[in-house]
Amino acid sequence: MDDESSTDQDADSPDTSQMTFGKGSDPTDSSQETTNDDSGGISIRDRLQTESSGGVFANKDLVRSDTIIDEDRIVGRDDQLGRVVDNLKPVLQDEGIPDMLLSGPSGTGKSLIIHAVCKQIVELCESQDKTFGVLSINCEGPKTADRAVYRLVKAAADDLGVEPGVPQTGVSTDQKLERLYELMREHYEGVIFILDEIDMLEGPYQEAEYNSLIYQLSRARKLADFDGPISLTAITNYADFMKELNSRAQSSYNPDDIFFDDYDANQLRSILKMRRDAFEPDALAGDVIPLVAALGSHTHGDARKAIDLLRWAGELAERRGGNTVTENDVREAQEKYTENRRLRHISGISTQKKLAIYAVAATGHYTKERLEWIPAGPAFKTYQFIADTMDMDQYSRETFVNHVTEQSTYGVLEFDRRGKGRGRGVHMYFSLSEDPETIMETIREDSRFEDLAHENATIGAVVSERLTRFRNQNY
Ligand SMILES: Nc1ncnc2c1ncn2[C@@H]1O[C@H](COP(=O)(O)OP(=O)(O)OP(=O)(O)O)[C@@H](O)[C@H]1O
Repeated sequence: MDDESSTDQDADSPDTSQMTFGKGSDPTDSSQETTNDDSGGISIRDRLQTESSGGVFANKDLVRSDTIIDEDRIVGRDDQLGRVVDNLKPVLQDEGIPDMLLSGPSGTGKSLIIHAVCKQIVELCESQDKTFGVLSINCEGPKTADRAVYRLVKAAADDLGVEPGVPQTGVSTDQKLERLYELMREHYEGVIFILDEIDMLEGPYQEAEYNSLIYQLSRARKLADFDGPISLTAITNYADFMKELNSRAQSSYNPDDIFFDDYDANQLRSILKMRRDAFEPDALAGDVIPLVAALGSHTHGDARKAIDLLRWAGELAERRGGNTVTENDVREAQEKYTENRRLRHISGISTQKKLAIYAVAATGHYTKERLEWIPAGPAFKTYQFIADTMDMDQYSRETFVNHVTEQSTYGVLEFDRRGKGRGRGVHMYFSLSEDPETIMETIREDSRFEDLAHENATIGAVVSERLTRFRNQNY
């Protein structure tokens, strides 16, 4: 794996070292213990040693969502696993392999499955004296196609233990691609490019950078002069990602589209049970795993969040000096975890997505009666108005809706299609999980949005007018 990509901070990652909770609100924030002198004179070293003896965890890594788990701990993804296996199996006979698109909400096993299968392919190829290259990057970091190509070069170089052979800046993207192809020709019999979070590669221009990256890499079969099998596999949270591609990218990339849906409570329970040995034998009260699974399936269906919640509950139990993780620990962890995470997540999303969420929140906020379900039509008009005011690019209504609905996977909102009343059509609505004003304030902490604080009156007027029109069914 690309070392740069592995250090990219996943916007959704609950990596506690990066969390920005208010002081005292993060149940895992041990930094306060080292600075507050309320410890009765116990040294940091003593504290560290006290924590490591006893406690509820036996192998905490198993409940860290960034731990790469063994294959035998994977449950509940038989269909997707089967399809990925079938697609990549021809590598072992030196036959061609298809491009793939793994799509679906966060934490549903997309990265886990592709990497688990690739690991086996690499090992089987090795046993046939062949080298299969898994060149994987996370697209959240690079921002441009050029940087993404460089990271692929670096991923290959690191894998092979050679120098990248091109500088990161000062040479063209074509030169970097040529170096990538050269490494492939010289060292690999087959290659899979894995572009995780492909939709994050938006770049600074109106046309998103993932278009050119996909276009360039999908032509590698023709241009690289490489005889072996190649697959371009992209991973995204968007179910409709293909629709976002421009025609050039679409015509060169025809992936097998494999969808990963949310986990239900039973699946989450099985996933968590397979990690039970993260805890000391009697450290989990009987109702803890079912409760974490139920809460998880109710709010998101995301295995990463469920695993994190279980770990957080364990950390809370240790904090209070208990030997058992209880239902209360889970509930307390859930409260603290969701309370902060949504806003933390919003502050980390791209400018366009912030703009879209701001428009929804403003539409909810500037109404006289508090709207539980905010109609997408007026919210989109508000979005257009704010984009105009800020002199920002405006995207289509479809993209706006995608940007907003995507946030449901992070618990920021729910969306639904519902009737406006008898014979008045079905419309898309959003329901925010946080107070709209708090969301707006969070977004205005980004300096690009701070001036919106002076636009309350105008935005309020636009919202009222659009909502009145919506009620009168003018759109
Ligand atoms: N079927 C499963 N069995 C066991 N663990 C799972 C399963 N699915 C997901 N997990 C765990 O949940 C976490 C998130 O999974 P993964 O990274 O594959 O999700 P993803 O769909 O790629 O999410 P994102 O879109 O946010 O990147 C990982 O720790 C992974 O080990």
